[in-house]
Amino acid sequence: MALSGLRVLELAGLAPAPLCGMILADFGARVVRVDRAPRSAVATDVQGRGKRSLALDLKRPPGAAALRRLCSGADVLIEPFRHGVMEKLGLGPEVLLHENPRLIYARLTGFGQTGKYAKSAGHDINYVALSGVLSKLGRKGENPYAPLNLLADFAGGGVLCALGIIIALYERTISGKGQVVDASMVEGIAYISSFLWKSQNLGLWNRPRGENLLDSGAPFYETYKTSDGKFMAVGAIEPQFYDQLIKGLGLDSDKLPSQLSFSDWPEMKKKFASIFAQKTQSEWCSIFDGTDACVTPVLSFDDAPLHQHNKQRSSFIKNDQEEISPRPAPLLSRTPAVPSCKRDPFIGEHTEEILLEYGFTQEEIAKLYSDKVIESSKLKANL
Ligand SMILES: C[C@H](CCC[C@H](C)C(=O)SCCNC(=O)CCNC(=O)[C@H](O)C(C)(C)COP(=O)(O)OP(=O)(O)OC[C@H]1O[C@@H](n2cnc3c(N)ncnc32)[C@H](O)[C@@H]1OP(=O)(O)O)[C@H]1CC[C@H]2[C@@H]3[C@H](O)C[C@@H]4C[C@H](O)CC[C@]4(C)[C@H]3C[C@H](O)[C@]12C
Repeated sequence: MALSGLRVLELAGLAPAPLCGMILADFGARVVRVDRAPRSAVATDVQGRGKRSLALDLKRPPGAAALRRLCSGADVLIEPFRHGVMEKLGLGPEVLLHENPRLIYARLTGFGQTGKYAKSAGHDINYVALSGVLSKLGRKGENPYAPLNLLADFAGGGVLCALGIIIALYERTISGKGQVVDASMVEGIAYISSFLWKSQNLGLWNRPRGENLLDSGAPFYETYKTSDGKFMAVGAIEPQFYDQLIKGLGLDSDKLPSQLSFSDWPEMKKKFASIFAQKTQSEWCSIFDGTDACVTPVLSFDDAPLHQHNKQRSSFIKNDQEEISPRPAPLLSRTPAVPSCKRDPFIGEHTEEILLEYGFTQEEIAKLYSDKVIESSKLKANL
């Protein structure tokens, strides 16, 4: 796989950093998740695919020293803590990059390493809010609405941090040097929203929230309920696609207002809603499948993996625990990701194996274990 041989240490975090680590693992990197010791009761990383777990107490000096040694043999470190935590542990970039100048030190935070909020707690919704993007999200007359934790945690966080790591790794092939990746989720989601900023003067966003082309204002970019309580998604923006939508709905375009007649949009939405409510989702799919009307079924998590198109592309995979999840994307033609089909690792499941791999002796491991700096179920058996 494309990232085979890459050694990554991911310090256990909440959601963004685990996705970043999983992306690298899916494409072949050997990702070690450094979990806390003593182990927390509940493993909260549900994105552990392809990773191994080492339980290590970083607050104990031998634990921090062990991580420094691991970082000396690693390519990438991903840390998910607020600014200053790693420095407090004696594990800041100055220390680790001095000991391993090739290290890519990725710092995935909400607000970045500097600035007024750098040391403040926060979650996805706070970051989307501070980026300006949240002000654009939500229907007319309703409060701004954050789409789950997809935008900052994952799109602007985990994914962009992985991109930053890959960019730094590519640069390292030329310079031979590592560097710090300061991945702020506020800036990540803002960057991803560049289209919204750059299209301010196109007349796409200058109306109040919920009255614009792509924010539920337009009748031809909306979801509609079907007679069986499901929904259809309509995205017929271009005139030639809009014409096919109108045809599929059984309407006569000569008797309708112009597609871009903003003032008629509310009435057109009501008209479309009344028509979509007359047939089931399956009946609408029979009408629109294979056309360019840009109309698709809104699929549940149960239905999406079973849909013919998604099955034809194997877009969803099942692991040996029968858990279904999306296949890694994008699909590379010659070196595609080969995601692990094993269950996610238990906390500390691979502690001994990893330490041996990174050059620790059995005696050193036994000492760390007896000092309660590391944890591993296997070590109990071996000692
Ligand atoms: C599933 C829920 C989360 C959904 C996603 C949510 C919407 C998000 O947006 S996640 C993104 C959050 N933001 C960031 O990641 C930005 C950067 N990080 C931060 O800003 C902060 O880390 C923080 C704000 C997220 C958390 O702050 P906190 O003070 O907790 O931590 P830090 O300041 O970063 O310091 C870390 C400290 O930990 C020490 N540490 C770290 N590793 C080790 C180690 N190996 N050994 C020893 N010590 C270690 C480090 O030294 C620091 O110590 P100090 O503070 O002393 O310096 C989930 C959201 C809430 C979860 C639930 C909750 O946590 C309660 C239960 C906990 C239980 O264990 C599991 C079940 C829970 C119900 C849990 C379940 C889910 O995980 C959540 C619902």
